[in-house]
Amino acid sequence: MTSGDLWRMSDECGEYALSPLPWYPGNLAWHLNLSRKQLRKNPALESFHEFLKHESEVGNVTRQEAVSMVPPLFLNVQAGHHILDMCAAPGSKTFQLLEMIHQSKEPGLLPTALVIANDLKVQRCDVLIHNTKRMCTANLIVTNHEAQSFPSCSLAKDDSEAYKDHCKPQRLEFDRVLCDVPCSGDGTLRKSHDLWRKWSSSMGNEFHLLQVNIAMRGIALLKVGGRMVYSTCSMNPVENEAVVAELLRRSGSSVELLDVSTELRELVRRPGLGTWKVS
Ligand SMILES: C[S@@+](CC[C@H](N)C(=O)[O-])C[C@H]1O[C@@H](n2cnc3c(N)ncnc32)[C@H](O)[C@@H]1O
Repeated sequence: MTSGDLWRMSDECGEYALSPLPWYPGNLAWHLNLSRKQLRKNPALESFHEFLKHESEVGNVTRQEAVSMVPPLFLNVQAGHHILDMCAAPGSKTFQLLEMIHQSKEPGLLPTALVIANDLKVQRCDVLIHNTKRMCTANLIVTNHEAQSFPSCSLAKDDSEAYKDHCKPQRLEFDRVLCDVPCSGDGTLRKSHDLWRKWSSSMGNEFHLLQVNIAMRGIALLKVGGRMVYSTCSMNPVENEAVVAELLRRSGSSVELLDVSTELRELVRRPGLGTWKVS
């Protein structure tokens, strides 16, 4: 697609049909100000639509909600990291993590990092595998466990080290944990119309304990000095601030809340709530 095509598209659809997300590093994420219907039905957009479909199939482009791209960015993934994505399906954030570990390698070398992507539901693990195989990576393991009781894993050392150490496997501790938990999803009401019928004010309460248990397991699997990001697609403080407060209460001085105000400065944000009502 040429820049001329893009300008023609912008003329058709308003000035900002396509614009970079200012907070995403390296101009790697773009906002497309067009509905699915506009993309499919407008003949002027046909070649752009074909381009998007093709690039998505081969793994060069992922179509994803902007807000869902935020949590992996705050993990600050580095080359060689061991990363656990506890509730990973359908895999949009896993894909982003894989992109990060493949970007951070030296040209010509395969990354040494590892992503373990887990989900409770086996059918959703299938979708995750389908969605991530576009990456053609050797650095992903998909597991199917309850995240709140995710097992401890061991890592075989390379041959020479294993020989010296009498083949003792090493306990795998994670540098990074993404804890994108199941939730009421009330932050997606705009697009999830079936939720309008199902939603009740107590839904958040029903998820709270599971969310705490999953995140506590994530903390237990984390290396000293590691980083965990907790996220939901809900606006309910019982599923967000109240979970984080409980994690801090239970973990005492072994866990601290990180101030990330200097990271992704362009991202518009506001402080978390300090008080909330439980219905
Ligand atoms: C918010 S979605 C995750 C979205 C995913 N991180 C992404 O970006 O594509 C929550 C996921 O948690 C899974 N799940 C629900 N209960 C779980 C549990 N106890 N342990 C692990 N996964 C669970 C669901 O199957 C669902 O796929």
